[in-house]
Amino acid sequence: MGLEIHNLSAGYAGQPVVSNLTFSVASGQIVALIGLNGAGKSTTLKQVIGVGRPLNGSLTLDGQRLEDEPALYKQNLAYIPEQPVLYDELTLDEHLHLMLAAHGQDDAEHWERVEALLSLFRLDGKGHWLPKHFSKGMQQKVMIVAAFSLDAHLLVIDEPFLGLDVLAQKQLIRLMKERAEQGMAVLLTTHLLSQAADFVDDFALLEQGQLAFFGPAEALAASRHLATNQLDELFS
Ligand SMILES: Nc1ncnc2c1ncn2[C@@H]1O[C@H](COP(=O)(O)OP(=O)(O)OP(=O)(O)O)[C@@H](O)[C@H]1O
Repeated sequence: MGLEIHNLSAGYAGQPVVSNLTFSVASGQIVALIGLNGAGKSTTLKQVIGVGRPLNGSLTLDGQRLEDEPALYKQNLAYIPEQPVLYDELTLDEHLHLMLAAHGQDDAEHWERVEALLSLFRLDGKGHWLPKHFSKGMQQKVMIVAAFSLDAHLLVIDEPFLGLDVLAQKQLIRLMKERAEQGMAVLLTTHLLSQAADFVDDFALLEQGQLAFFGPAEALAASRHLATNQLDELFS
């Protein structure tokens, strides 16, 4: 079980920018979607979270096809966008209550986890703050706390480390690994290949909208005649 992407083609105004993508992120697996700017990573993630219709192909999460059961499919996923999306007039606590309600998850049952996450990211005591009071990195942490508060089957993260301090990056990696061990499927995009090699199971490499490679760090490096510790040179 987990996420299955089958023969996916998607784009804008009817023109494909990704074509015939087929790969899976099994429950318990962490996969990094990589590629140069414009390769189609964000376009693929948008399809995975159910924004926009594919030109072709299908997406299935734990056996539920997005096109057949869009509400159920979306309820089982948590998403952390590249740019924080927060409502100006809602406090931090109100955002977290709203997120739980939107996913049909019991507020009281989850609040202990919310508080532990707030403390982990040093946001405790700030529940009454509005987004305008937060720095960019703190806004990103709010999105992380919201996503990890949910009992989701799939976690999708676009550029997880952008704007986060080193401590928060480490906490986030630890959380991703913990949740994967508990059976969550994790799909992220990143440009930080060496860092990702330390915690992802597989890389999915996009080149001009096509899947050029899928597999672990060692095989990815070897496919370009590099040692694993030279992964950052993949695109040079
Ligand atoms: N809203 C849009 N309308 C039209 N074309 C778009 C739109 N968004 C992206 N594109 C095009 O789709 C292609 C893939 O873009 P995408 O954002 O998926 O790439 P990416 O791999 O995520 O890049 P980056 O590393 O810069 O984030 C690019 O050619 C881009 O110009």
